[in-house]
Amino acid sequence: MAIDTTNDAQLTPVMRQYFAAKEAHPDCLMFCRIGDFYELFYEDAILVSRELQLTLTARDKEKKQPMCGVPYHAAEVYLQRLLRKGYRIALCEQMEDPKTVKGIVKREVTRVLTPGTAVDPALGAGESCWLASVVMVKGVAGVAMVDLSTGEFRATEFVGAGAWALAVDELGRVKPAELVYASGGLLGASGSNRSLKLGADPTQVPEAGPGAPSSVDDSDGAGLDGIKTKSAVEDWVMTAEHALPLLRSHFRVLSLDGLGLGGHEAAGVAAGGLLHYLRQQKQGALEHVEAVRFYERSGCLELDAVSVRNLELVEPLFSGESAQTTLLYTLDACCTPMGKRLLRATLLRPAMGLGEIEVRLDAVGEAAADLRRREGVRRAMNGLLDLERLLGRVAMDSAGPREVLALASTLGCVPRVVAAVGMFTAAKWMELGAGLDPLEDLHEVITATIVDEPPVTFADGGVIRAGIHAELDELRELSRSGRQALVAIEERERARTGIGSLKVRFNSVFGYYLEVTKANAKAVPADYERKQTLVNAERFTTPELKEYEAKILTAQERSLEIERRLFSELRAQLLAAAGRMRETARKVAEIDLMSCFAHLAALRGWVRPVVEEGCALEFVQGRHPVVERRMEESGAGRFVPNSLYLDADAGPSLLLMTGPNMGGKSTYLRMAALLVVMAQCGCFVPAERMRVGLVDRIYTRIGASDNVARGRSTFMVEMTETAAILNTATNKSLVLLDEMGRGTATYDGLSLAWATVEHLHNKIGARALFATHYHELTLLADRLTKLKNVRVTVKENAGGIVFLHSVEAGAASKSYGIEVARLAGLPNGVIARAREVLKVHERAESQQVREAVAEPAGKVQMTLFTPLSQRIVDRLGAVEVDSLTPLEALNLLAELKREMKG
Ligand SMILES: Nc1ncnc2c1ncn2[C@@H]1O[C@H](COP(=O)(O)OP(=O)(O)OP(=O)(O)O)[C@@H](O)[C@H]1O
Repeated sequence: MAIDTTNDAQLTPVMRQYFAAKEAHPDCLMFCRIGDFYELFYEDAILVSRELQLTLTARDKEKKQPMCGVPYHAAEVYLQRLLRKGYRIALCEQMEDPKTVKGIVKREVTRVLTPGTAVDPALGAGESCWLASVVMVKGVAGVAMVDLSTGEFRATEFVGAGAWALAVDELGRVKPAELVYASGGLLGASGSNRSLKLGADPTQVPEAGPGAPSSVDDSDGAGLDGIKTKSAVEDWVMTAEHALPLLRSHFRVLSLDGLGLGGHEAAGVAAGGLLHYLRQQKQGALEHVEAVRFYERSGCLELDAVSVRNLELVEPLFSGESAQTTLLYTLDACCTPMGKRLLRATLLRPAMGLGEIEVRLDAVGEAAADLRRREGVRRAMNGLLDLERLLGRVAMDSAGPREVLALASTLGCVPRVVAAVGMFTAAKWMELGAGLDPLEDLHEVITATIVDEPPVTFADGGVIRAGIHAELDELRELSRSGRQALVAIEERERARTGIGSLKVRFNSVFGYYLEVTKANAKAVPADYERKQTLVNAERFTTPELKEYEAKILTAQERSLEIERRLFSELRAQLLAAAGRMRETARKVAEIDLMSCFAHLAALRGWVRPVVEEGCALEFVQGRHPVVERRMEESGAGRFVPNSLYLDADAGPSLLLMTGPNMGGKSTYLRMAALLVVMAQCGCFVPAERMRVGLVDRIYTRIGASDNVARGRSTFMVEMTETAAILNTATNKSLVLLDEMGRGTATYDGLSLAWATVEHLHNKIGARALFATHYHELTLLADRLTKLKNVRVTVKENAGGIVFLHSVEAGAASKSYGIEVARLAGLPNGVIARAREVLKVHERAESQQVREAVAEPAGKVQMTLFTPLSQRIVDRLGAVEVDSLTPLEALNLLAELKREMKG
């Protein structure tokens, strides 16, 4: 596609405009408005035609200029599809009316749409659309994120050696639609070997073409891989000198302290950098982004991205699977979009403060016990639309009259919520109810300004109520009387001319005219002035008609102008109260969440957990909330409740779990974590009884993850995750390790699992659940006092094994792996042979392991799993010792020795 863009003579004027726009926005797909279409050219055209299945055409005669287009009116759908795929888009609009301009119209890029800034209308009610940024300032990693659909803006930072990894992890949890970073990599990262390893220009992806989701090499964690769109800004943007003053001026504060960001320079730079990016993208005045909140991950039960994934808190483990496997789905009985979003946020950041959890549990308890009042609150919230998002649309000036009225109807519900909450007495309800601004004034001002059933757009007016603005009323009256006069003219002229079909009509090009059919044209009086001749009709005007036309049109134009002005005044008034509305939205979200928890507790018979200081974790007859519900819904039988007792101080602190595949080990492990998450969110739990000493962090190392697809081996991922656990877990943590070590050679895996259990038990003392198929590990119970063996039970019968799914004390006697393989349909011959091989191995190993356990820890590694020559083992295994003569025994020994040497 060699085209000399520097040779102007080759280019048409439109193409010159196109290239100028493209040069200014090289990383965007350029949607160029030409008449009723948005057209794309060259690489953009090829790429978009492929992505959207559009027909590719050529603009010039030589067919060298690929082009494709989408109709202007239907563009929204196409734009959203490209944004969802991670592309950036620039809209190059016609700045003049082609009708009024001779020659070429002016064109300019008026908006840039990116996945993180263009709010997707299909965004689920409970979801957020985050635009995030990350920066490294003097060894501190800053992360900021903003959701333009609601105006929520937060920032945080991480310090120390693992700062960058933590920042990446945080991004992995938040899953932003777009990430902004400094193009030169991480500022101030020198001295640390962590770097973003960015290509020279990540927008230059030759294969995919311009605007394509750029790739940022992320070898540091899974967090950045999932972010499709990464947008570079120049290095100077992400500096304290530039970003902090920007932040201060946007929020009109003198110092960062005023924003709660005092002493958090990296978070401030990340936030300021985001603001810069938004301005660069022409995202308007951002009036609804009115505060930035600093948050700390350490203030809550920490869940890293791996655990959030493994536990399926908010998303299914494998994309594409039904969301019904998530805790979020199971707990979502919220009535409002704000409540749904808060539920998601709460699950990702359960509380760590005892006081906070207690007041929530009190509130949930009171509402759970009182059906009438609980339903009162929930019913009052019915009809509450997404206050935050409506407000966001008002701020971004994309709210039409109907949206503003919807905002009013939502505000109209608030007083009912206030009253309903006022019926409760628990401290949390009192606090929420007392502080809830009913916003009646705002409701009033909207309903007093806008008519009951406004049109969708302003095109024809009729949005503002009568009686608000004297001049508007007058003008409306004028245009109404004008129109009546026209009707009168029509009647009079019919009578005068005797043409019964004569009509007064209007169109936007010719204004008002008298229309007469061709057949009647002869009867037209002399004072008619011809305007236009059609095939079947003639159109005329008269001085009188012109006069009324001018009157009506000016009145209409003027009244539209006034309506627009009044509407924008209303908008300004609403925005001035944005803070109050946001605060109300925040409280409504909390009320919704508390009553959702109460509703679930009552409906499902969940109980209040005892949350305390200390290091115990105990539940009696616990059930996995998600699996139980799914089993109920699918009629797949009843979930078998199980109990658990752990105490990091007094022991047992570590449960070593054995039992057959499919026995329910993973389910038990996950259940423990989910119940802790729920309890610390302030939710009741599916158990007969539960007691938990505050958990500071949950670690999970469960199963294989799909990281393999990202180029890291399963074993490497497993070890990286295990390393993170062993390096950072505390005695307040809960650690879940499922089938650790299985990704490598048996002996390596077993040794690593062995040493890990010892370290967890001796050095960390965290509450831990360790599910394993290495039966050898169960022998550790003899040496490690706080380790307890538990097993999932099976029943053996003639036909094979039956899973009972109940957990009891003790080690599993055998692994049943072969039994499960048989159930899976492995050929009988393979099963029989596997049994033979197994027997030989079991005999050889059991004795060795027994000896090894007796050894002090240091020596264990030396002797325990040194593999013996399989042939020697087999020979020994086959020997009938009783029938051997002493001489034969000596000969055998000598022979074996020779073999070993050889
Ligand atoms: N307590 C229970 N009551 C009823 N069904 C259960 C229970 N626990 C687990 N199950 C069911 O048993 C099946 C296997 O459970 P799970 O994956 O936890 O087994 P596992 O022991 O971890 O297996 P593997 O070792 O192969 O990973 C699942 O389909 C699960 O729904």
